Amino acid sequence: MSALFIAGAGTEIGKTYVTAALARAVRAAGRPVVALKPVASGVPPLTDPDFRTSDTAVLLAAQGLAVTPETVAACTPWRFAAPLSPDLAAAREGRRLALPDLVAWCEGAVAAAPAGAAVLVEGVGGVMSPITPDATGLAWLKALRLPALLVSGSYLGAISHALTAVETLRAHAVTLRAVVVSETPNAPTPPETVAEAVARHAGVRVVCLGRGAAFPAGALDLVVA
Ligand SMILES: Nc1ncnc2c1ncn2[C@@H]1O[C@H](COP(=O)(O)OP(=O)(O)OP(=O)(O)O)[C@@H](O)[C@H]1O
Ligand SMILES: C[C@H](N)[C@H](N)CCCCCC(=O)O
Ligand SMILES: [Mg+2]
Repeated sequence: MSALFIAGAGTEIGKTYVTAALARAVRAAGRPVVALKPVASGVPPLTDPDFRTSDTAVLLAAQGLAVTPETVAACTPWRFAAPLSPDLAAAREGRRLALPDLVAWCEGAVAAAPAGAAVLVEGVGGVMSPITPDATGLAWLKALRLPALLVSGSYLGAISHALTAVETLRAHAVTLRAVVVSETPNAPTPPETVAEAVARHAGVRVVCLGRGAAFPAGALDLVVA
């Protein structure tokens, strides 16, 4: 079993898209996969038709799993309605998420994964987005001691956002397996241009996913030990 944390250079940048594409590629390679989105905000009720576009639903579909209360709870135990950082979204509901509880749940889920499985854990927002009132996604990632895959977009400004996130991860001794540039619509340059710049400045392997692209099978060994 190997586990990988999918972090973002920002929110709505392609983390779920990349995690789902990676999950499909792992399954296509004949390996079991578990894709988790432990904390999600902006989540409609399970009975709402819009739930089918939620991160949880997208990740369940990528695993070939139906959306049921049980599969949803096993993928995303902390779901909040407000499309805000989880600490704020939780407070809107009179709830409070504690980092130790989140870390313990993730460790349990990773340990319970089938033998030989690739476990993919999608974060929330960007690397430094608040998760609890006193912890960011970086603290969560460091507590899990997992390697990271960083997802970037290809919009104007994406290079700086990606390099800033890379520097932050490196400053905190987080193992960065690769950066994945997931194409942003209407970007001024092709995603390959952003990928080449990030690779050159950061000295890191970069994988490119065009719009609607599958995760390249040739890059699988890079991101899932
Ligand atoms: N390479 C791509 N091809 C097609 N659609 C994409 C691609 N990358 C991202 N998208 C789409 O862009 C939107 C935002 O992507 P996604 O939901 O993966 O972002 P995210 O980083 O997971 O967001 P959040 O921070 O809310 O979890 C989604 O509709 C997603 O399907
Ligand atoms: C609603 C959004 N899609 C995400 N689920 C939450 C993003 C929180 C970002 C917080 C921040 O870094 O400003
Ligand atoms: Mg997502």
